[in-house]
Amino acid sequence: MSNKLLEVKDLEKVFHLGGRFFGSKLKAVNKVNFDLDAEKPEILTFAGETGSGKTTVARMILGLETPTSGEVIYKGRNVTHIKKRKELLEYMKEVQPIFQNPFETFNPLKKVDSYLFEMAENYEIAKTKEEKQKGVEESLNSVGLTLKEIKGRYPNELSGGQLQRVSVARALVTRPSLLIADEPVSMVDASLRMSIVNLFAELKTKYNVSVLYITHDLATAYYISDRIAIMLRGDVVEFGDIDKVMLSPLHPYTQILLESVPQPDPEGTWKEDIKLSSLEVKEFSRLGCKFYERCPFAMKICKDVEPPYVFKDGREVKCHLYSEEIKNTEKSEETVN
Ligand SMILES: Nc1ncnc2c1ncn2[C@@H]1O[C@H](COP(=O)(O)OP(=O)(O)OP(=O)(O)O)[C@@H](O)[C@H]1O
Repeated sequence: MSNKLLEVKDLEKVFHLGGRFFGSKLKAVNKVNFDLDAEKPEILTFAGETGSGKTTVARMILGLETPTSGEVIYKGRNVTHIKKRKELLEYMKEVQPIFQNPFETFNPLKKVDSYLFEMAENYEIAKTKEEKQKGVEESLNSVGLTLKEIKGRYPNELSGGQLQRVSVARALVTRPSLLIADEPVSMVDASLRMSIVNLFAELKTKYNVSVLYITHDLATAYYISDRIAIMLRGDVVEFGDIDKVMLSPLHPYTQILLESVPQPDPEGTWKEDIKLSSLEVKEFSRLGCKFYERCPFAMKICKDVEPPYVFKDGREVKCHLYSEEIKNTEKSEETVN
């Protein structure tokens, strides 16, 4: 039996833009690797500017997007290409998503409590009506709500913060071991964000639930995470302990990201005729470091040679600045930008 909850191995996603034959390719996720411990729940954040590939990583783990290559292993079982409904249901019972916009998650004409009961029903969580009611009540209690408070109410009768709590409660009905929360607080009033992210920290300690937290909001990430992965144009460029990465970032991109906290773009979801800026196209297609164009420390080698991962000061960093091989040659040369 594996002592890993989740293992993500060399996960890649290539999208074809503008038609398979005449269009171009975009590698939205490039060889992403990480794992989560089964014994020690944790909050792992994926952060990075818009279009860095965070959501695509999450969608591949959730089985909503087919990986081009690589593997997703859950509790020792390969779940990369589950086809059978029963197996998918078993997996989804354990790995639940929490989406960005609670107002879009809930149909305005449907009572919110019905979503929780449907979860209990669909995943065959309980046999009797009483058992279902108990399961729903417990899930709501773990997010600080009661069934009495929400019973018979429509989404517009609840605040954004309450609704997001209900969507977390809904995910908890199946008693998952892993929550995948994609920008869960970006549509929630700023004053309530902390209470929602605190909830994740509480779920981790009280109920042993691990969380993949996808966000632009580095402040909340710092507050609740154990580790962080910084993404840039499909690459994880820095990965490790949250304090190490955020208090002493090594990658020039992380350093700049921390100085200019990017804002989530609710309109920035993918649309059919996707248009990338010329900088994005250049960065995505660069063989060397994806940050070459913008990096104040860029060297000649960064242009065409993919940086290796270097383990330094308690984190992994994908940057030539730290690679031993070029220490005495390129680094002594002037930067190019
Ligand atoms: N279905 C798709 N078809 C084509 N390109 C896509 C598709 N989904 C995402 N992309 C592209 O892949 C890249 C990564 O997108 P992704 O949504 O994973 O980034 P992100 O870091 O989550 O961004 P955001 O923070 O804006 O959600 C972007 O350039 C995006 O436009």
